Amino acid sequence: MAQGRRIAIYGAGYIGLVTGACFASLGHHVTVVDIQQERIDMLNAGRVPIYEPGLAELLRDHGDRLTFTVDGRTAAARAEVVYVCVDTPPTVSGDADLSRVWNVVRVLEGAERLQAVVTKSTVPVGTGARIRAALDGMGLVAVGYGSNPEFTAEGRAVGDFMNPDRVVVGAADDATARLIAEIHQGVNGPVVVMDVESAELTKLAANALLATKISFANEIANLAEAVGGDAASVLQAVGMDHRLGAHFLNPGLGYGGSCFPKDTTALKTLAGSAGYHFQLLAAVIEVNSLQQRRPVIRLKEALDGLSGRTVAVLGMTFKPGTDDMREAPSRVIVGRLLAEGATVRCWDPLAPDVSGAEPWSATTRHHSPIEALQGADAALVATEWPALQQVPWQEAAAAMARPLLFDGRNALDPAEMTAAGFTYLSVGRADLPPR
Ligand SMILES: NC(=O)c1ccc[n+]([C@@H]2O[C@H](COP(=O)([O-])OP(=O)(O)OC[C@H]3O[C@@H](n4cnc5c(N)ncnc54)[C@H](O)[C@@H]3O)[C@@H](O)[C@H]2O)c1
Ligand SMILES: O=c1ccn([C@@H]2O[C@H](COP(=O)(O)OP(=O)(O)O[C@H]3O[C@H](CO)[C@@H](O)[C@H](O)[C@H]3O)[C@@H](O)[C@H]2O)c(=O)[nH]1
Repeated sequence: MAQGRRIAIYGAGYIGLVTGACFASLGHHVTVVDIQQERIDMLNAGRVPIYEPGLAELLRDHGDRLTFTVDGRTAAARAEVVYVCVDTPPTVSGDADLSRVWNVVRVLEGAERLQAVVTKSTVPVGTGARIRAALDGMGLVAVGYGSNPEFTAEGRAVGDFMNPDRVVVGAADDATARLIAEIHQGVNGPVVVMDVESAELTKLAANALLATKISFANEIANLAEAVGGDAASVLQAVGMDHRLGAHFLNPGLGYGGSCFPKDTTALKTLAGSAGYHFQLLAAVIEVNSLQQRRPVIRLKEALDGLSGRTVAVLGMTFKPGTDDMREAPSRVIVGRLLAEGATVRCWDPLAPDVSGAEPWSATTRHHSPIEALQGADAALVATEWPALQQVPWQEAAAAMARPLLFDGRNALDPAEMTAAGFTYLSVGRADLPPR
């Protein structure tokens, strides 16, 4: 086990909490800071504000090495290492909003025990250099600076953190690189050391390439719908080439979540601001945006118009295994369905209450898939929740006004659905909807 360091983590969200809990499990003494008093009160009461498998258990088991506070200044004064894990959402110009990062940097002034400031938030290339200059300006010249971007995926973040494909460490000096590597002792994965700018770019490049694979798979699927072929079989066979890899080739409704949409736009914007037109990434983003509209076009064709029709949307979160609704494709789809005049009935097992927000306020939410399907003219699978495998589909088909299902995630067995009485449409097959 690593020598226990005093680490202050800023941001008690998906990344800060997982990082804090995992560092505590490695033997470090961790203070997690957030500006939301309610969030800190919850954590101090032993409750976890987000859904992430395994997180609650880690927080409970290592509670003696974990503290939660809104007092960022005191946490900084006591810390040897500061980890910046705040959100970096997009601004209107598509850049990353770094205001929360700067709010953290400001509270570090006078932090005498500090040895290193490490950014885990996803930031544009050049941010580290600016933070370095700010630290120097505050007299923290001897404090090292590092970039340690995060690659965990939601819903499996604890496992990803403890067993990463790589830990990327960007640092200008050896001592800081060694310190960050030392903090990770016990993590089961290789440490890759590089300069700060390279680490910042690695994070954005990795997400951009993953998004590119998804958009490519979606384009092949769209082409298969037009010319014939089953994209799922095609992409499975393509992915069996070890040089390409089987992952992230599932066509569907496009990528969503708090990272891919934001980070692809941030990288494209970063390039544009440097005078470089990142054409490939621009196309990846556009394909994704169009992909979220396709199911509505296909349902409109299949139902001869959507006005006055009822559509059951099964799944709301951006992927299964998370309660995160950020940039969920379902949101665009539901917005489009409503704009076409459809009535929308929703189901999701984990999505938070969003009934006050657009477009959900104009929909109804139901406790089970079968309840959402009652009287519907069509069903649309927007998130491939495992619970959908357990739905009594024959009964569901009978409960609908018309047993038409568009499987936007290719999650269900076409033969089973057809046997249950459905007209089954999926992504990437030239199965023309009946009129
Ligand atoms: N969510 C992911 O799976 C993931 C994966 C890799 C990287 N990232 C990156 O990590 C960063 C954090 O993402 P997230 O999903 O955890 O965000 P989040 O919104 O879940 O959490 C961020 C937290 O930071 C808090 N915060 C804001 N300003 C603060 C301040 N000045 N001091 C202390 N706390 C403050 C917020 O109140 C919030 O609780 C982002 O840059 C994101 O791009 C996220
Ligand atoms: O073949 C695929 C794989 C994924 N998706 C979609 O892509 C989105 C993102 O999925 P996933 O990558 O599993 O979730 P995230 O939790 O957003 O994780 C991504 O974003 C994080 C934040 O930067 C990174 O740390 C992770 O490495 C990266 O996988 C979701 O809408 C998925 O439905 C597809 O459509 N097809």
